[in-house]
This record gives sequence, C-alpha cells and structure tokens, in this order.
Amino acid sequence: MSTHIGSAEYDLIVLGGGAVGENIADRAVQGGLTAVIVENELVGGECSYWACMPSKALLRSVQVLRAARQVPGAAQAVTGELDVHAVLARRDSFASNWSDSGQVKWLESAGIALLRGQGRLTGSKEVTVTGTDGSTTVLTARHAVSVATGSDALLPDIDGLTDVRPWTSREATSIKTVPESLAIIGGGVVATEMATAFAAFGTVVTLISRSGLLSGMEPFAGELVAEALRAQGVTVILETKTTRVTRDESGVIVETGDGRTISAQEVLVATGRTPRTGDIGLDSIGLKPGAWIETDDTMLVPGFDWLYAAGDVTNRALLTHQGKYQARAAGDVIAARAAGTAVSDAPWGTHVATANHEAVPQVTFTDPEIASVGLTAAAARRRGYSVRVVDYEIGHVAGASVRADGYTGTARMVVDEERQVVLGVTFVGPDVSELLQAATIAVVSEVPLDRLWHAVPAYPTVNEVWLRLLETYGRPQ
Ligand SMILES: Cc1cc2nc3c(=O)[nH]c(=O)nc-3n(C[C@H](O)[C@H](O)[C@H](O)COP(=O)(O)OP(=O)(O)OC[C@H]3O[C@@H](n4cnc5c(N)ncnc54)[C@H](O)[C@@H]3O)c2cc1C
Ligand SMILES: NC(=O)c1ccc[n+]([C@@H]2O[C@H](COP(=O)([O-])OP(=O)(O)OC[C@H]3O[C@@H](n4cnc5c(N)ncnc54)[C@H](O)[C@@H]3O)[C@@H](O)[C@H]2O)c1
Repeated sequence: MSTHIGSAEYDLIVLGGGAVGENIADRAVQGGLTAVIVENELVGGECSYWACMPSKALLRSVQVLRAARQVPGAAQAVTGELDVHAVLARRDSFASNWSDSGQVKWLESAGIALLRGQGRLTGSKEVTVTGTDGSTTVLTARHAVSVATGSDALLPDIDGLTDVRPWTSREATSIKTVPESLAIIGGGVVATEMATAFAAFGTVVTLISRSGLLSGMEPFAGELVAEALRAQGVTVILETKTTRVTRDESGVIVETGDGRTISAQEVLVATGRTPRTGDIGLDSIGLKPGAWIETDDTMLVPGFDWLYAAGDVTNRALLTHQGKYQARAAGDVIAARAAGTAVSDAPWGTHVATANHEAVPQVTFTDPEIASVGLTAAAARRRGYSVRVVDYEIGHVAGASVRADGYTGTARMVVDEERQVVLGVTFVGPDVSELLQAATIAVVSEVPLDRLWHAVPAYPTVNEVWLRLLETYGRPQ
C-alpha cells in the first residue's frame, strides 16, 4: 500500500460529488474560480444511481400501463402484463449501469478537477483525502470549502433490525430480481413509491407505518394513496409500531405493537435519512460529527467565512432540485465573495435559497401521483397566516375526463386571505406531476388571485382545475 503524500491548492474544495456538489463546483468555475470535487463512491451521487433516477425508471412503466388501461381503445391493445425484466433493464440504463464515466467526462468538460477518495476536514480551509490505494493528499482552499456529502438511510432503533440485513432504498432501487414478498417499514415517500412499484411487479407487499401515510402533506394525499395501494393489493397497516424483526431460513418476520406477525422474503426500511457527516472531520473545526450542518440562506455555515454546505447534508429540503438550487446560490456567492463583487443576499436575491422556506415543490410518484408546492393548510396556520382552503375534484374537469375514464383526484389551493395570494397547492391524481410548475410559479411570484384569473388554462386540459379553484374561491372584487 502506497503512503504517498501530495498536496494541491484550489479556490474551492467541494466535499462530495453528488448532484449538489457538481452544481456548486460548476457555478464557481463559471464565476472564474478553480474547483476540485472529492468523491469516494460514484460521481453523481445517490440521485443518479440509487434514488431519483432508478426509482422513477421503475415507476414509469407501471404508470404508463395504468394510463393505457384507463383509456378504451388503448386498453384493448394492452393485453399482456408488465414485463418486469424489461423494466429492470430500462432502470439499469437510467442508473448508467452504476458507472460514473459519463459524469466524469462532464466534470472534465466543465473544467472541474476530481480527486477520488474519502475527504476529511483537517483544519481551516484544509481537506485531507485518503485514496483507495492509501495515498494521502492535502488540499488547501484559497477561498472556500463546501460540504455536500448527502445523507444515508436511517435505520431506526427496532429490536433485531440491523441483524436481519434489511433493505434500504439502495437495495430496493437496484434489485436484480423481484422478491415474492416484501415488508416495508415506514409511511413516507420512499415507502409509498416502493410499495407502488413492487406491488405492480407482483410482489406481495405489506406496508407498516407508525402514523398515517405521507404525514407532512395535506391529509387527503396520504389517504388517497393508502386507498390506491390497498386497491393494488398492498396490505397497508397504519398507526402501528414495528417492535421486532427476526430472520429465519424462509425470510424475515416483522412483529408489530398490536400483536401482528408479518412474514416476508425481505424487509425494506424507509424511515428517513441521517446526515453523512460522521467521518468528515467536523470535530477538527469545532462542529459536531454526525449532525446535520446548519447554514444561512447563502449556504454559509454560521461562525465561518469559508465553510459552506448544501444539499441533503443541511436537512433543508431533501430533494435533488432543492439541493441544486442551493448549490447555484452557493457556487455563485462563493465566486462573488472571492472576487469582492456585490453580494445579493436579501430574500429572493441572486445569492440566497429563499424558496427553501415556503416554496418547495415535490412530486411523489405513487399512483395516483402527488404534486405539491409551498405550505399545507396546517403549516400555513402554524405560521400565522390567515388561511382559506379551496378544494376541487379534478375528475370534474373536462380535460381530466378526456385523459382517463374514471379519473379521480383532488386539488387544494391554500390562500393567504390578507394578500390574496397562493401559499400552497396540492394535486393528487393520475399524471398531475406536470401541473406543478404553474403552481410553483404562482407561489414564488405571489401572483394576486385577481391577476391569476387572466392566466387562462387551455381547454380541455387538466390545467383547467386552476379555473375551477379560482371560481370556487370567488372572483376578488
Ligand atoms: C429512494 C429515493 C428516491 C428519491 N427520489 C427523489 C426524486 O424523485 N426527486 C428528488 O428531487 N429527490 C429524490 N430523492 C432525494 C435525492 O436523492 C437527494 O435529495 C439527493 O440525492 C441529495 O443530493 P446530495 O448531492 O446532497 O447528496 P448525494 O447524492 O448523497 O451525494 C453526496 C456525495 O458525497 C459523497 N461523499 C460522502 N461523504 C464523502 C467523503 N467523506 N468524501 C468523499 N465523498 C463523500 C457520496 O459518495 C456522494 O456521492 C430520493 C431519495 C431516495 C432515497
Ligand atoms: N419523489 C421524491 O421526491 C422522493 C422520493 C423518495 C425520497 N425522497 C426524499 O428522500 C427522503 C427520505 O425518504 P423517506 O421516505 O425515507 O423519509 P420520509 O421522511 O418521507 O418518511 C419517513 C417515514 O418513516 C417513519 N419513521 C420515522 N422514524 C421511524 C421509526 N423509528 N419507526 C417507524 N417509522 C419511522 C415516519 O413516520 C415516516 O412515515 C425524503 O425526505 C424525501 O424528500 C423524495
């Protein structure tokens, strides 16, 4: 094993080469800085290989088949079942067969240096990288270090769980064969999306959630998804704790607080995330290892003028698009501060991630889909807004009935009565994901409702639900 010690200096060191780290480096390089990314696994990170891309590739075929079956004419043409082998092959290509060569090429073309190995902060503006061959490189940053090390699946403290080698989202999204049966612990986004996919693949799925489903969202979202999962054959057990998990030769046995015993070939744990900060040298600069990293809206860590963090590791909004949004702010502000040019850090300025607070969009790719942005009614009330809630059945819109026979879905608009602007929107229904950006623009731009009446949705599209929501609210005088 080599013990070679090298050193190098860059304007910016980015620890972690996921989608977020790549974007921080890219913006900083476009702003005239030199940047190196330190990555110890695959450039592209969780989203590319074990999260967004493979999971959505698994779910898309399921959605297309359902859509075809809901439209006479097309339904008659679809006589077979889902070809799971072909679904997995398509998933493989979306995960680039777990090779990061394409992303490495992109880094080269963007002028970003790459150093492979485990990076640890070892002092002010200093990161020491241990390569797989044991070599050590000490990197020094002229201006900034940004942490973008992401998050890992959280394994809750359930008796026996770690001993049974449970699946996390990584095993679920990279499956090579489909299990006959699967128990899922959790009721959030991963649990519901994976229950949707595996049920469609023919797996006998039991989902055990200690609460209702998707509890941070509007209540009807989780209720409609639970109803749909049950209709797809999933056993959905709500408000129930998992107390013990064991494994024998036939599979796993999951025991619940209300005395049930669920046997399955595998168990998937989908109970949230934990920050990847346990072994990145935070203690060397006076921060707590294993904790989420707090930042201000320019992604600067309080108490430092050179340390930034972005993406999952900040626990602001664990979504790729929000992490990349933070990365754009961080990369741009690092370049601006290095050049001594003006920093625009007032709310909604160039160098801040203001939308993290009250305007986060998210699509949950269950069947039906959930597309949501901004505040739920409950969250808006907690924040002291004077709230009015407007609901509308999407199936009553002409465009929805053309799209699918028996289309059912619900839309909710949360209005700030004082300013008469939209604080939040939730759509639940087939194919609602593509409705979301209009809602995001309305929330971020704080478009007054009387002006929104002039944004005419095309007939007959599902977007006409906007007109129905406005009509239900009543035209402001
Ligand atoms: C199953 C699943 C599905 C998801 N689906 C979606 C979705 O549809 N849409 C969406 O917006 N979000 C989705 N997410 C969330 C999304 O995956 C994350 O928000 C996103 O990947 C976070 O990006 P990141 O760059 O912060 O972290 P990561 O992608 O985790 O990247 C961090 C990188 O840092 C590297 N690293 C860590 N420590 C070190 C170290 N010490 N030295 C060197 N390198 C290091 C890691 O190897 C990794 O490559 C999903 C998550 C899961 C689990
Ligand atoms: N489509 C998407 O955008 C998408 C898809 C998947 C994941 N993600 C992101 O990945 C992150 C992780 O997803 P997730 O589903 O793991 O987390 P989550 O926060 O969505 O859900 C966690 C679930 O686990 C339950 N839970 C937590 N601790 C538990 C315990 N000790 N015992 C039993 N249950 C427990 C919670 O009640 C909740 O139902 C999310 O924050 C999400 O933003 C996004």
